[in-house]
Amino acid sequence: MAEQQINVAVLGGGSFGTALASIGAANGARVRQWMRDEALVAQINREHRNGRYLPDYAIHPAVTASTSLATVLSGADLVLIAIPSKAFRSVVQAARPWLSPEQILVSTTKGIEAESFLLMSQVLEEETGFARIGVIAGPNLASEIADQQLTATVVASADTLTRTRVQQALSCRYFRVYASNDRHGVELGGALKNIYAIAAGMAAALGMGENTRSMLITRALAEMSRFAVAQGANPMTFLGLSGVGDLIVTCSSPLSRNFRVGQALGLGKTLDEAVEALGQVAEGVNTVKLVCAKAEEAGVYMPLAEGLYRVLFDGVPATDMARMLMMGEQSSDVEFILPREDVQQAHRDSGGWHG
Ligand SMILES: NC(=O)c1ccc[n+]([C@@H]2O[C@H](COP(=O)([O-])OP(=O)(O)OC[C@H]3O[C@@H](n4cnc5c(N)ncnc54)[C@H](O)[C@@H]3O)[C@@H](O)[C@H]2O)c1
Ligand SMILES: O=P(O)(O)OC[C@H](O)CO
Repeated sequence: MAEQQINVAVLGGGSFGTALASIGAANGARVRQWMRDEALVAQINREHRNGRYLPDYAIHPAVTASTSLATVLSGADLVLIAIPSKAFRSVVQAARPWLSPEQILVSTTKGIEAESFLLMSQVLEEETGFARIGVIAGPNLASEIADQQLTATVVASADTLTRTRVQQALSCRYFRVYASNDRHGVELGGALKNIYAIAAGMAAALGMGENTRSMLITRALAEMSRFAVAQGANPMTFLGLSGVGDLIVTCSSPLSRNFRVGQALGLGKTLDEAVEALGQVAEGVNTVKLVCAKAEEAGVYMPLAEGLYRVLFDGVPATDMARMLMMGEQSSDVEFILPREDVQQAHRDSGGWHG
């Protein structure tokens, strides 16, 4: 059977949206990218360059940009939505007249909606009612993808065609797309890891070592999985690229915006100063607020997220918080094997011991 040219629409002119648009075009798709900024549209169409978000990246010349949702979405088979969570619903609502159930809609956004605690694919579902909905998540620093560093991501959807089409549209020699049918788990992993990336950036700026970073990443994984189970997700998904994979990269690299916000805080900036200096969205700042409120409501133990919340919003010094966390309750390493409650019970049963 002859292959048909696929039409891809990318909503969002940020660095990840731009890198994915370019990969799609290099793979032979007709790609149109929507953004609000007319000057950026003109630059992409004229110079094949996104001077605001990826200034040194040569965008594939077959990508055309536009400020018109009608132009970008008409005839699109696959729609990738790369818009910060705060604006995601409003952009989907604006796009809705040009969306149809045959299209595949995929969110790349790693955030949670404040008012509803919905993930972005759930917002897509609510706004459209369509079946072909998916997410992309994984250890995917956009600037490294732009450098053609070997990278892997995950497309997650309950719909087989959605997974297959995204793999066909985006896989290339430096970008490998794995499939998952646990959309909720994959998306939750992408949103939650931003919290711990801020904490890791802060720890790095405070001169904490590699042992500390490993402890933070591993305990973050335990905490994310605990929260995910309470939310009905499959904790096994957190062992994959969108869980441990994304957690490692975002907690290790100053290329991550969330890590950079943490670094700035560790260097003594206020939260407002850190966010302003970044000049882009670090989703973790809002996510930590939302997740702490949800964890309290659901009775989920999340000491790292709560500790970060107190540093960000209650003015607790990061070093004091680190000390408090180190002296927290005795706990279990892998609580799916030895439950946390069993460790606590054993301590109660044994009484105090001052050796
Ligand atoms: N940048 C990365 O390395 C990376 C990698 C993987 C996933 N992601 C995720 O993908 C999503 C998109 O990331 P990105 O880096 O491409 O872009 P971004 O998150 O930096 O968002 C920038 C884009 O969103 C647009 N935007 C912001 N507010 C808007 C509004 N109210 N209405 C319309 N457009 C608005 C901006 O104009 C710009 O085009 C993010 O949620 C991020 O978590 C990012
Ligand atoms: O720059 P960040 O912190 O939004 O992270 C980018 C990606 O999520 C990394 O996978």
